[in-house]
Amino acid sequence: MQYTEKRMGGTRLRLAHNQPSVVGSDGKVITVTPWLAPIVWEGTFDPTLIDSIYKQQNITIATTVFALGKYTQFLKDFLESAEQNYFVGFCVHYYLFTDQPQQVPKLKLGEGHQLTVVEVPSSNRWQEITLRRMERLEKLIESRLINEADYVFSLDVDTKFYGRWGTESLGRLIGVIHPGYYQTPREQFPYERRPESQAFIPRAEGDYYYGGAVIGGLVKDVYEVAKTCRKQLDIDAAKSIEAAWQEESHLNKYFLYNKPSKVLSPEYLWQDLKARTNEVKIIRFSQVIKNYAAVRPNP
Ligand SMILES: CC(=O)N[C@H]1[C@@H](OP(=O)(O)OP(=O)(O)OC[C@H]2O[C@@H](n3ccc(=O)[nH]c3=O)[C@H](O)[C@@H]2O)O[C@H](CO)[C@H](O)[C@@H]1O
Ligand SMILES: [Mn+2]
Repeated sequence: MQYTEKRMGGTRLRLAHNQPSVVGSDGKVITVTPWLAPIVWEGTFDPTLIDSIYKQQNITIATTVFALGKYTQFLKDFLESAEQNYFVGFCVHYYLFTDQPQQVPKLKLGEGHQLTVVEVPSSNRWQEITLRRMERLEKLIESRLINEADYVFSLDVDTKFYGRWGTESLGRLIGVIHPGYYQTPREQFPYERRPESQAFIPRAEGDYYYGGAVIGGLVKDVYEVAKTCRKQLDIDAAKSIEAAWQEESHLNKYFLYNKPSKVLSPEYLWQDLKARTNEVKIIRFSQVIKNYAAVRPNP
């Protein structure tokens, strides 16, 4: 089926494709995207084998985490649970952005793991904090990660690890399927729907709804994500438009045209308040329950 779409004065012919499923009608999980990227679920990989491949490569995985304002309270559980589950046995370098370095818990990290605190100014709008992560990630990659790491993940801090998150998650460009929308028709995805925004996605388009809590991949590929989203956020800001879900909306737009080379299933981004479903055999990383009014600087 074809449809035409008017854009920038010209007519662009696009082939419409069906929305890809995440769980089949038989209840079994789908393990490959229609563009042939793996979707990582428990049972699709052998952890021992996949670790042995990356062991030979002596890789470093940079991990950026932001904890500003009251979100420093999440650091202890985040870091402690990461040390139990996140790339155990591999070189991990956390870059922790905070406005309160004195609130960073002192932890003994596992072998090969290190943590650098980066002090940043406070902000009184949570939306500003989350969307500015793109710019800070872009700058960090330019100034340091280009020389210091092979892969990078950007992760939300209001989270906990409950299971292995390891080398199976590595690849050129990585996105995670948001746990709230993997069985939702795409026209109901909370994409940005105003054409004035750079994050705009029409109702008939979209593959998955990706969570903004996880972005990963090779340093140079994540650099392109961060730089592009930062530029798009700047264009919107100049027009006083803020996308529905800030940088998450821009990330979804980026992934629509630059498909991830590997997709992490909702095992890699669950929500503590969401009951486990049949298809999810293990919860690896999950958003903790938070009282929004109590932890955010503004409504
Ligand atoms: C599960 C998921 O995909 N979450 C996304 C979602 O809501 P969330 O409700 O998960 O957003 P959130 O409040 O956790 O903010 C995202 C992150 O910004 C940081 N932060 C935020 C507020 C603050 O006062 N201090 C602070 O440090 C912190 O690292 C936090 O984890 O939408 C946001 C965009 O608006 C982000 O894309 C989140 O990644
Ligand atoms: Mn969060």
